[in-house]
Amino acid sequence: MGCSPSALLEQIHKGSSASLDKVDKSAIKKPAITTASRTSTVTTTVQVNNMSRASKRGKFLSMPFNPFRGDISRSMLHHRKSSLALTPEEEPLDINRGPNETKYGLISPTPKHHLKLLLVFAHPDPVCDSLSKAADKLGFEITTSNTNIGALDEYQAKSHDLVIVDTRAKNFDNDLLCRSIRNTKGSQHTVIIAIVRKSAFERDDVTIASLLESGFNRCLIETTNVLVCVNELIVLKHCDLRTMAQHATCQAMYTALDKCRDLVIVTDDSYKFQYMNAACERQLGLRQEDTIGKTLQEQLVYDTVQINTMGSSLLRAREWSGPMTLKRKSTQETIVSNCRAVPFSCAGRMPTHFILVFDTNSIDPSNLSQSRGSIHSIRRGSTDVRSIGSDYLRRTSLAKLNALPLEAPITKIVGLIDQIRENVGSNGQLVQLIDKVEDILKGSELYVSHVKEDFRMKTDEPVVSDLITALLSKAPQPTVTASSRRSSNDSSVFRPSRTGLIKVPAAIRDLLDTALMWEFDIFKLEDLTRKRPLQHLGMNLFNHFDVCGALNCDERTLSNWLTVIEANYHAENSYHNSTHAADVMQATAGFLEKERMKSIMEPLDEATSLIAAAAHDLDHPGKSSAFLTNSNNPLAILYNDVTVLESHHAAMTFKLTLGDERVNIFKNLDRDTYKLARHNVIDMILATEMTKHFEHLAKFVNVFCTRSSVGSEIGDQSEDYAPILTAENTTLVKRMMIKCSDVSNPTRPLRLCVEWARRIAEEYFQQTDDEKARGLPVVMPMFDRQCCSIPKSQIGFVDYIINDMFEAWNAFIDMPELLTYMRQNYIRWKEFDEQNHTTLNDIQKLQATILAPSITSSIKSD
Ligand SMILES: Nc1ncnc2c1ncn2[C@@H]1O[C@@H]2COP(=O)(O)O[C@H]2[C@H]1O
Repeated sequence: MGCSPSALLEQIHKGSSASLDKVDKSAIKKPAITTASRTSTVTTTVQVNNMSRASKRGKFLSMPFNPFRGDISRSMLHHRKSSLALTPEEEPLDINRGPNETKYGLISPTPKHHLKLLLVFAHPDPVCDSLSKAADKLGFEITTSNTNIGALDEYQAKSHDLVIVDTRAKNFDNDLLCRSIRNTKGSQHTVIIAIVRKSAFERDDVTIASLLESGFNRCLIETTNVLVCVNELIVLKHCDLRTMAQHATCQAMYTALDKCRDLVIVTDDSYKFQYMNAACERQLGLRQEDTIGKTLQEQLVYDTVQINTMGSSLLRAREWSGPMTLKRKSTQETIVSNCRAVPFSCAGRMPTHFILVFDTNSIDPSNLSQSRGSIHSIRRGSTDVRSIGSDYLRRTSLAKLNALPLEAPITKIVGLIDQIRENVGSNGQLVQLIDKVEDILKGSELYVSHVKEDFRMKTDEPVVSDLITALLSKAPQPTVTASSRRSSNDSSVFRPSRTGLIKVPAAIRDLLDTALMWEFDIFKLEDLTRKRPLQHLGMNLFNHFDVCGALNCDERTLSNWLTVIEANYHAENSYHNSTHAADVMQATAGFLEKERMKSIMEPLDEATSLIAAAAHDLDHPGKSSAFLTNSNNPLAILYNDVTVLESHHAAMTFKLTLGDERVNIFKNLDRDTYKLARHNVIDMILATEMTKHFEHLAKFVNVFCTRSSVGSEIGDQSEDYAPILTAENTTLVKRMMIKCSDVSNPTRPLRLCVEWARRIAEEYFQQTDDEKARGLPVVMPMFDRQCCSIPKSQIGFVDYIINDMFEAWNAFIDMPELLTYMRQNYIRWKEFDEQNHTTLNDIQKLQATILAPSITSSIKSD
């Protein structure tokens, strides 16, 4: 039974402050850094120390309290509490206090002065009565119980601070009750006392040990003396209960430290790490467990001059502040930050520990690119309230800005990532990965820029570099002259065919029977139709997919529409002509035939996909957008150099369609359906813009080709996409479909593939010739008809654009023949390159010999 409090109270009563003054002030314990919890010793010392401080201030003299006179009353006790600080947190604020005297409030589940006591006595007796009276005098809120079950119920309902159990009665299962309370969540903040007979301390009894073993904090000898009970309860309150509250406070403080954005490090007086908060681990890439016992110099601060300067103040027990250079261990990057170093003493007068606080607001902006994780910290502001002034104002306005309702999805994502980062704890590697993810997400070019950089780093083939840069970059260049481009006005006028719907010759009909095969010979159709393949193939496909039904329009209007659309392609373009449009339409139809697409697409989706494919390059001038921009072409002026060609193709489609009722295939649609159809067509045409290639591909892959999106391996055709087929995701599919159709030529049979490669190369050469002739910047200088290696350009095109795209598309739609042809063609291009069949002339010779239609078909039949 603790006896020191009685003695102390006696000393206080006598006012013998001299002897108390000798009590070491530094023995007041703050939340322990390295010292283990020594509850009884520490709390007793705290009490002694507090008393000593109070006595030094001469407050005891005015205190009318004498517990030994037996005249204490609740009002007296309260008076004493309000006028005398018994604990550091009760002391008035002293602005000159040192770090060891920091005022702090204890965190306790119970409001001050209303500690809850549960008395568990099987039978009311004088001991219970005395305890009850004493507790009442001290202002405890008392509950009593005379059964185990009842006591447990009471405890679980009220979470008492103190439970006193009478263990003298033999028929009472104290052990069970104590263990049950200890099994209740939060019971670590409860002190449980056993009342035992005096004899328990007199003989060599196992009772005491077994009680402590089952979870009691102390054993008190039975007494009927109210003053002794008061004495014991005061001791319990100021020792055990206060220690519980200190532990809770300590836990709360460490939580606060881990949540704050400033970096906090505690070292011993030889700079050995003792503690670092989560912000440190995050921003410095260190792990608490790796640093314990290592020095600041080894781990973080390599500048010994800085350490020595700081040390000269700290070792003289003085605070120090100044800039400090920290080095991130993982990356060896450096951060310069303002440091406030505070000496702290756990024992004795001299500092035993140093507390270092690095203000993340002060991190040198020149280091921001290196210490990306800190950008976030700066934006959100530090929780170090001592760094105030203009900084405070800045933080306040930042807080206001953060509160504005500007949240875009990306803002929400970054916010969620912040939360994840704060909750991953001390896993430095994970935090670094999260930082990296956040940095990438914060970039504006989410899908494009890194791919471009990646590509530039990988290729050293100039022709590939020219081609891919021209396709992906949004950089401007010149325009076609009015004379080099056919006036679209001429051809936009619809002149109805006098013969009505075209009669289809047998050869064309036969060929169109294969219209849905991937090997469909579009060039043969071009020949047979005298360069009007779109009209014939288009009508065939429209019929096959019942576009008349979907649009509620007659066949003649559809046919008229095809006529006008085809007439507005430029036959003189070697690549971007109506044969390319027909080819893209044919590929789209092939894709629409696949089960996966049938299960997704509505009739209006099918119709608009075919319409978009047919019109996607309408009125293409045979020059790139860069050329139009460089030459100040009216289209580039109209569309501000942004998505010039695709905007024109889409706008032109609607201009022609709506310009004449005889070609208006949308005329019978209601307003909403028309809006939807128009949106579909425009969205698909715009999706063919190559500068957005990686954006579309990445979005598609993110939704349809990751395990998490479909819950199984890529390519597993048993995947069920139904749950993710939202309207937005169906749009991604349609975009991907038209994109794949648009550049499907490397995945066609070799003869077709080579002819497309020749045609696009020819168109590129023509552009280069024009650029040179007109003194314009040359967009793709390597596409010079004299020296360009067509095989190399095709290998690069597949490597950087086609391969990944078709892998993803095949995984979704299940058309392995796409990959088979692509790979076979790739090998052949490599062979052509090795055999030096590189120039346009060489390729044409190959076409006339080994790739001639008759030869290839005989090779095929062999
Ligand atoms: N086989 C190919 N080789 C090189 N570039 C191609 C090939 N096929 C298509 N392209 C390019 O890819 C682009 C896709 O969009 P466009 O049809 O506007 O223009 C196309 C060409 O510039």
